[in-house]
Order: sequence, then C-alpha cells, then structure tokens
Amino acid sequence: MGLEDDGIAGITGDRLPDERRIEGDLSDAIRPGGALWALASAGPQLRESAALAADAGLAALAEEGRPRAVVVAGVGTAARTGDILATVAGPRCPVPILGHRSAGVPGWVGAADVVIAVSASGRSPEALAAAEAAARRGARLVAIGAPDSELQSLAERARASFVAVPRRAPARLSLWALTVPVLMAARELGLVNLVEADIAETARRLDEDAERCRPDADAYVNPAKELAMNLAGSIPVVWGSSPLAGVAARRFGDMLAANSRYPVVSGELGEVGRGRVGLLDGVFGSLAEGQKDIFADPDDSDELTRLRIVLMRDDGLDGDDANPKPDTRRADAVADLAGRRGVRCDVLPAEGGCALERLASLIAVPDFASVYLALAHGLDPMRVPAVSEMKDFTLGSE
Ligand SMILES: O=P(O)(O)OC[C@H]1O[C@](O)(CO)[C@@H](O)[C@@H]1O
Repeated sequence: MGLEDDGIAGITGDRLPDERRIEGDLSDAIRPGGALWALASAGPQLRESAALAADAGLAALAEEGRPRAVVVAGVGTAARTGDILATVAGPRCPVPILGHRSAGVPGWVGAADVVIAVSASGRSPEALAAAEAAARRGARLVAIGAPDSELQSLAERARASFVAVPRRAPARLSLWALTVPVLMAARELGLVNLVEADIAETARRLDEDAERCRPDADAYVNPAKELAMNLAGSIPVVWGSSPLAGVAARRFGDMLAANSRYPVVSGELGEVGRGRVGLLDGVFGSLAEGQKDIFADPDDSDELTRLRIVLMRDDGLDGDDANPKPDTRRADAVADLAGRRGVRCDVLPAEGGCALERLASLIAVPDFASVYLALAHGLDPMRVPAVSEMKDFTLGSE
C-alpha cells in the first residue's frame, strides 16, 4: 500500500451533496498528506521541482542538438505533462511532441529522438517499459519520478538524466512537481521559451489561488467551493476554448472523475463544435431544463440530472510567438447556445503573462473544486477503491 489510493476500505459517501460538509471540520483533508494540503502546496511543489531539475544535469541533453521528435511517456497525470509540454511549446514548435500512454515507445523511436519517461511513483509499467525501450534504441532519455525508485535505477543503468521528484502525495496531486522538469528538459532542447520569471509568476499564482480556495473561506468568497456546489448533482461538461484551455479542461475531467467520482465530458471546443455540442439538445440538456420543476425540493433525488457547462476561456496573449491568438467565436457561440437552452454555463477566464501561468490559472481553482465536491458528498478524495482494485487486477494479470 502506498500513497496512491490505498486501501479498499469500502465505499463511503452520500449520493446527495451537502454544502455543510465543506463549511465544517475539514481537518482530515488539511492535515499533511491530505488532499487540500497537497493542493495548497502546488506553488512550493513547483519551486522545489524547478530547483531539483536545475541540478539534474539536463544541459547534457542539448549536446547532441535538436532532436527529431520528443516522446513523453507515462500514464494518468504523468501523461498529462506531455500534453502540457505540447501546449506550452505551441503549434509552431519545429519538433513533434508526442504523448505516449502505453508501454514502450512507438516503433519509429530511435537515436535521433528524446524520450521523457514520467512516473510519480517511479514504477508504472508503462513508463518503465518506455525508459527501457528508449535506452535499448539509443534515444536520449530523461526520467522523472520518485527518488530511489525502479525508474531511477533504470535511468542510472542507462546513464540517463534523472530528476528525483519527492513523492508526498498521489500522482494527480503532484501535477506541478512532475510538469516543471518536463518543461525544463524541453527548454534545454530549445523547444520552449520558459524563463525563470515565468516559473516564479506561475508559482505565485498557484499560491494566491490556494489562498482564495482555503478551507476556512466560505463558499461566497471561495471560488472552488462555489464551483463545486454549482456542479453538485450535475453531469459536468468542461470545454476549453483553445488547445491550452483544452488541456486544463481534460485535467478537470481527470480530477472530477478520480476525486469526486463524477462522470465528466471534457474536451476542446474545436472538436466539440463538430458533434458533442449536441449534448445541449439532449436528455440532460434542454430536455431536462424544459421539464424542470422550479418548485421541486432540491434535496429530492428524483429531480432530473442536468448538464452544467464549465467553459475554460483562453483569449490568448498579445505578442506570444509560440501560440497564435485563438479564435474566440466558438466560446461566444457555446455560451450563447447554452444560455438559450437554459443550461447553466460558468466561464473561467485564463489569466497571466505566459502559457504556464495561464494554464495554472485554469487548473488551480478546479483542482480544489474537485476535492470540495468529493467532501460535499462525504467521499474521501484520497481513497479510490476502484483505482486500487483496477491496479491489482492489471498487475496480477502480467
Ligand atoms: O505517475 P505514476 O506513479 O506512474 O502513476 C500513473 C497513474 O496511475 C494512477 O496511480 C492510477 O491510475 C494514477 O493516479 C496515476 O496518474
């Protein structure tokens, strides 16, 4: 049993959310190792990880020049770091950046490529197999994960760079600690333009958002509690208005599924506009809104389940050479379509002066909201028996 979702302690929790649960005693979640504690440490996590990566000898990566391609290998949150790298590098990046979520590496990977193997625990079979395959094929390898792990031994045997990220929380609560070394490796390769001030500003924003979302701030001043209660009892639909916002939307989907255990639809508006937007006209969209009994008891479990849209809106940044300004028409259209059907749409705007900070501005509050939503249902966000059982099954079958 480790930090990750340990213990099949039975499923506790209440089908109906109750706001009083997040206004009361949250000592379990704020104690060191608890979910709110881990999220509140996002800023320090990012700073610490940047310092560790700076000492990890990543500069050696640049010695062989620009690679043909970069593969970021891992699963779950580790794989999300590859999506973040791709979005921070932007569509004009001269080298393809590919997230690889299954064991090993794609067949074409060879000596001209760089493989970044990421695993918070340092023992996911997918990341280990990727690191092994990269070393065998002579690709440049960087490994990122827990100190004294199998991944570290493998990296040492392959004489590859290893960034030891201390493991203080489950992978999904260590996003920033895992992401920064990936970005810093890509910076050495000349693929992202990330200056120290960007890292400092992003960490500062994470600190400020943690302060706004702190447990003793009531829902009317706490944006995460407010978002959690707006989503309570609904099917959340999280759409991002640009590639960057799309990554944040999928991240919110990960967190709502794992922490709050809500079914979520998430994606980027470019693809959504081609079909998924039809959800607005469906059983949980306009049909539910049309048949809603406005006098119904909100605690009545027969009340129709409805969609709630969370629109992560990124209007881009003037003068950002890596990322052209996104087309904002789809975001306007979705908000309008939802409004005309009576489907609630909360808009979260991206803020900040660089891609990383803008991403953080779309991730921090929703991360907290996913934990508050779990707590409002009496669920323990740190214990997800289905995840542990699934792991046991898959490891057992190997
Ligand atoms: O980063 P690690 O330790 O390789 O774990 C990968 C993924 O496996 C899980 O533990 C379970 O699926 C996720 O929470 C995590 O993101």
